[in-house]
Amino acid sequence: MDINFNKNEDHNKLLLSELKRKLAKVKLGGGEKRIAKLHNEGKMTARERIDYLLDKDSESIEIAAFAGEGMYEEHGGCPSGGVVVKIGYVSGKQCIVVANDATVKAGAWFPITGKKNLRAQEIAIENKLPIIYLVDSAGVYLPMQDEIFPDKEHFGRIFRNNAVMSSMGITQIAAVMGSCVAGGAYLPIMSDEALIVDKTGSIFLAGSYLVKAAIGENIDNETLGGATTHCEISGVTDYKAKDDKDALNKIRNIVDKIGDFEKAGYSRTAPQKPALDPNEIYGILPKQRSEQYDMMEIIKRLVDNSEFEEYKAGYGQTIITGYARIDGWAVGIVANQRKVVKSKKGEMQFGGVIYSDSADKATRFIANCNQKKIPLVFLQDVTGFMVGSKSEHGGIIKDGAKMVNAVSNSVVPKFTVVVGNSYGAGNYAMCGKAYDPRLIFAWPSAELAVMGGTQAAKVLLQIEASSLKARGEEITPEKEEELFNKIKARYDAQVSPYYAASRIWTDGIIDPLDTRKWISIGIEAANHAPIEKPFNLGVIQV
Ligand SMILES: CC(C)=CC(=O)SCCNC(=O)CCNC(=O)[C@H](O)C(C)(C)COP(=O)(O)OP(=O)(O)OC[C@H]1O[C@@H](n2cnc3c(N)ncnc32)[C@H](O)[C@@H]1OP(=O)(O)O
Repeated sequence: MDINFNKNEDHNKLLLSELKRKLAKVKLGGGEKRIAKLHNEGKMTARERIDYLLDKDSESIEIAAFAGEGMYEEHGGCPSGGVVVKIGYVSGKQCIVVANDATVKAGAWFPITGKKNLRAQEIAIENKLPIIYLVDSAGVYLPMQDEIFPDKEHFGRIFRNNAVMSSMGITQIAAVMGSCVAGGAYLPIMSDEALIVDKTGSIFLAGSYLVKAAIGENIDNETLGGATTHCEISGVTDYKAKDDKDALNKIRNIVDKIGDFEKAGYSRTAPQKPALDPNEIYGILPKQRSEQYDMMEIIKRLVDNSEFEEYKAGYGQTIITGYARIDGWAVGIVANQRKVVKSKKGEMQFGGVIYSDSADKATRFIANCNQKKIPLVFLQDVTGFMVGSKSEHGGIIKDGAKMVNAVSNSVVPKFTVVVGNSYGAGNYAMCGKAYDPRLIFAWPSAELAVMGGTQAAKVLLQIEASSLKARGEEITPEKEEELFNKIKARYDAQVSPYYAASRIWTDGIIDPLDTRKWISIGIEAANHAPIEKPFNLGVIQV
């Protein structure tokens, strides 16, 4: 056992309790008072609705629980981005559920709410998963309308996606369980089936005040756009529900009747637990991100029966590649090795750094997985590509480009776990968010940034010093220290996994022990969508 095992374990468990504390806080949404207000109106909260809808005792994962965290404090905050998203099972069918949180500014859409809704639709589209919207929203968050209204990835894209998803044959069901105002009114009606809850649900393009102001008509909101109006007069909605539970039961009944479609056909056998104890991950993962460790010890605690068939074990060793099963699903694992390795040519290579040989190996392995229809799992703990003349002259750029090419053009589903560092172009080559992982999630130990705080501060200081020198000035040691500390502090704050999760660069921060569950749920979702195009790498950078 590593002499630092206990120290590491204490540290990682502290990070875990911080995660649990933060999660408990965001789960309160707009707070106890607003929750009590909803209950007084006879409504359930967004989380209560989802819990009631999902099959009892079934597995689920929450997407982007930390969306918006710390981003809108001057507006009173936007916990979970004002919308709760979960992948789970409804009447035995895997679905994605999107529920507006009316305790957060009446469910109005902040910019991050738009990004999160689009991510939910993207997950439904990529995996051909049925999507269920539980609508309770005041529409656009008006003080920030310029950041959520008109652009390609703003509110309007949701309805465009509703239409596109419908033509793709993806089931969409919406229940209006509170307000559904203005442009937002299109979402339920562009779904296949729309339910509305009597007395609490309402849909209109303009509420009674605006109607009075615009055309002088006197009308109350219920007559204008309540459940009876839309189920019996306008024909806008398809089912009238007595209350929230009735609406959710009706959705369960509708989902229950959905037939089975063609599957992708990823290999699955009976799941087996890892033979080595996954709890030991806490003690293996070092406290400091700069410390070395053997990633193989992590892999063995994540895969079924701890069995891993390593591909090219002796070559390009700063990346580990190989086949395994996770919860029965066959996977190809691409992981950054974090210990110093010695190549067969006698060269010492730093852990967590991608060299030409490791990039080449990963490229070929990724191609193999595509050839064999095996989902890919990336375990990131990467500081970037090797720098310096030896590496540059050896063509690291073209070797890295090949790896980026293979990751980008993969047709099998990809899943990314940010275990530790996720820096620079290493983030890209190891399937960061820009490379379409079906799910990307981080452990509490993760750090994501273009480079570390110390490195960034040193680079920027050199730039500053040389620009001053060009003007005939010199940077004083005091000024240098001040500048260094300022830059480092800013970067250090931004490398936090919470900073990344709040911006949905990842789908969440999870307990390492939940990794197998996330990957298994992710592959099961991906299995709904047959692969539609051949694997084609295009021009290879030889
Ligand atoms: C998509 C397109 C093309 C267009 C649009 O969406 S335009 C937006 C149009 N929306 C509206 O006009 C709705 C305005 N809001 C309401 O009418 C009501 O808030 C309600 C009927 C939706 C809900 O009423 P409720 O009594 O349950 O809640 P409130 O106390 O009124 O609101 C709670 C809280 O949220 C703030 N709020 C509500 N709506 C918005 C909004 N659209 N933008 C910004 N802020 C909104 C409201 O001020 C209050 O804030 P405080 O808690 O800070 O007082």
